[in-house]
Amino acid sequence: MKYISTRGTAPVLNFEEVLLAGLASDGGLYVPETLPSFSKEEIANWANLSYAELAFKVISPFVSDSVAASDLKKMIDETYAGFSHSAVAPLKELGTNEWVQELFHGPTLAFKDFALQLLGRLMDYALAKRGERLVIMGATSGDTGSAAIEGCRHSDHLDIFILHPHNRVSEVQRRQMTTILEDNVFNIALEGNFDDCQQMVKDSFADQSFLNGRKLGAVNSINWARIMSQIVYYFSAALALGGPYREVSFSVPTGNFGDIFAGYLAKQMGLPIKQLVVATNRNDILHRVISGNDMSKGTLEHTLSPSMDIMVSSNFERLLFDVYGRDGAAIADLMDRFKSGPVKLDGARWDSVRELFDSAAVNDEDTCATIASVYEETGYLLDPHTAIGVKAGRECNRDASVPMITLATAHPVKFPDAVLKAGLDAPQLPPHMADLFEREERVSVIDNDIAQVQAFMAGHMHD
Ligand SMILES: Cc1ncc(COP(=O)(O)O)c(C=O)c1O
Ligand SMILES: N[C@@H](CCOP(=O)(O)O)C(=O)O
Repeated sequence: MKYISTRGTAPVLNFEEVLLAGLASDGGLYVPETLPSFSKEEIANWANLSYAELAFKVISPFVSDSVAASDLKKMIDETYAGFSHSAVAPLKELGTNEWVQELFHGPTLAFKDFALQLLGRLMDYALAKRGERLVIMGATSGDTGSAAIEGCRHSDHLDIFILHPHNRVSEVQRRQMTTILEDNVFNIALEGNFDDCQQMVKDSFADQSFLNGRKLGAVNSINWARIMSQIVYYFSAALALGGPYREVSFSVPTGNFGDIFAGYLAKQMGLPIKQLVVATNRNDILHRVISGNDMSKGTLEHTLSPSMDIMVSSNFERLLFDVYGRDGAAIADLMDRFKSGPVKLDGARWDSVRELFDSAAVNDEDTCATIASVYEETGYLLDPHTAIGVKAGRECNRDASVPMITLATAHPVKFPDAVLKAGLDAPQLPPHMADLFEREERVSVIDNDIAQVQAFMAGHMHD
């Protein structure tokens, strides 16, 4: 499998190179040159596989030039054995043809574990083979950070620096990151917002001179391996509900567009998906693009669903690359213009986006109302991000006979503020996190200034 950049001028790489490269050298994101596709018969044959077996089937074609099949199988088995639910990604029924897929049974209680616990293993495997080290720089609005740290903390080949927006993640999220005290783990609370953190990461890929010859790697969804691993649970959910001989729809709480892009890829790979609903909070650029061709950043606001407080959604570029006929020059030009102001998609391209996705934006009040009403009707407690997905799924549903599956992207215990505002009791931390609030924290608060962040990193990296 070869990987090409969305901006057309970076070198073509194989899987191992893409895994370690993160962002492409031309500023674009890597995507497979061609996607594997599966017939309905092939997909149907996977109906009785365990989650790990299914993951092996879906992931193998993307990595087979770089990872031996037996090694891949071992890494996948170990990854999903670390999840606390035997089904790994179980479905829960909320009502007639209304489901949530629980993606929060990994060690850090959010969907990020699906990819990041595997990514850490894949990186370690590749770096051990090469005898190399990597400096990881990641941006988080709360969930990627802890999952990435968990995936990398035991590695002899990685130093990991995670930037989160100071005072803009929940206390549980912050403590999940800052109480990990291994000497290769560094938490930076940036005096800025998530977009600032993410831009700093991208700018650091563009000029890596501060690393003094070391190499930079990514754990955010700019790294192709993140997206690849997230495709699996779409197959898992559809198979559980009668797919591929029955269509299903997904509503996906969306920020950086990585999770829903994985759903789009599952569809391109042959999974019959009727609707893909982009569910955003008040930071609604994606809803505005899809519904009104308005790709303008606006002001990033702090909401009760902080993990989705994102305006510059990295993976939208991967979609635009397809929609613009894989014309790297056109994407480079579009992204360049977007950097300095609002853009509109060409009419026919926008039509394609609207055909592929439905969308809705949900404010804090409706988020809380959904948490409260779903709890009252079913006894099921949604986290605020999932509540946005459920509300948007209901709003956008075009065919009540098709199951609508909302991806439950985080456990509500991570967001007690929203649960309390919904008038409900905050849930208890699970046993492995019961003493989270007593654990020592280590974090460095740094100005929103790339020179200061890079100087901090240069002063703490290992050789
Ligand atoms: C809990 C939660 N839900 C939804 C999202 C949105 O996912 P994505 O960024 O892949 O669109 C995130 C993070 O981005 C998240 O942490
Ligand atoms: N919501 C994310 C933001 C980063 O997105 P990613 O999927 O690109 O890592 C988070 O929780 O950090």
